[in-house]
Amino acid sequence: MDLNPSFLGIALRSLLAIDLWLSKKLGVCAGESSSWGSVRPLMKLLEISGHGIPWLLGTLYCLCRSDSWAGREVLMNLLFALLLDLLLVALIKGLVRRRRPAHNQMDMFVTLSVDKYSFPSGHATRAALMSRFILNHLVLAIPLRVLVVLWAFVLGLSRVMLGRHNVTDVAFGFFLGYMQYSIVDYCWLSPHNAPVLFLLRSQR
Ligand SMILES: CC(C)=CCC/C(C)=C/CC/C(C)=C/COP(=O)(O)O
Repeated sequence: MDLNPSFLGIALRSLLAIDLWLSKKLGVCAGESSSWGSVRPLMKLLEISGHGIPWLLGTLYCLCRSDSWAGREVLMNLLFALLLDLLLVALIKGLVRRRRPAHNQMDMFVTLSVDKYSFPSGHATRAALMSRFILNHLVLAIPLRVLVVLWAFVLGLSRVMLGRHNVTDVAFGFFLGYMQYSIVDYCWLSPHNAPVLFLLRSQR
């Protein structure tokens, strides 16, 4: 299909303008004095729930404690998923170099140098990736499954409310995280295709 480039340009610029306007409007917890400033501590708690460090440390801890082959296999793949996510997000952030919204306060718990950039949201990719991973590998009752999806959605929304991101950073983050799970699933590590990883772990 032959798209008119000027039409595409106008469409993209309009989308960007809507994105900036909507993100500013939704950034109601961007500061203590913002309209929903009192909810900011709760949003920051949510931020920690999707941060890379607790997820990495938690996975490593469980991996060290796990004494079943099946558990170890899932945890090894969870670790792979988290590292793949960090790598892809850092790569895209470094390439795109989109600045965070002007109303953002840079007071986040432990960041990497590329985290001064906002596209895509690392919390949104992790939320989509982890929730898809959990839903596919943990046997959970329906209310818990709903809670996992809700956590991912609210975490994404909180990125815009805190003023950390524009809506498109989060939307693309959700998409990327969803696709990352497909990569992890496709490359699933097992004692058959990655015996070294599993042998190393069993030498205790
Ligand atoms: C192994 C290794 C390099 C660990 C680093 C973990 C770390 C500091 C991750 C950064 C997580 C973070 C603050 C991401 C930014 O999320 P956005 O949603 O603001 O893009």
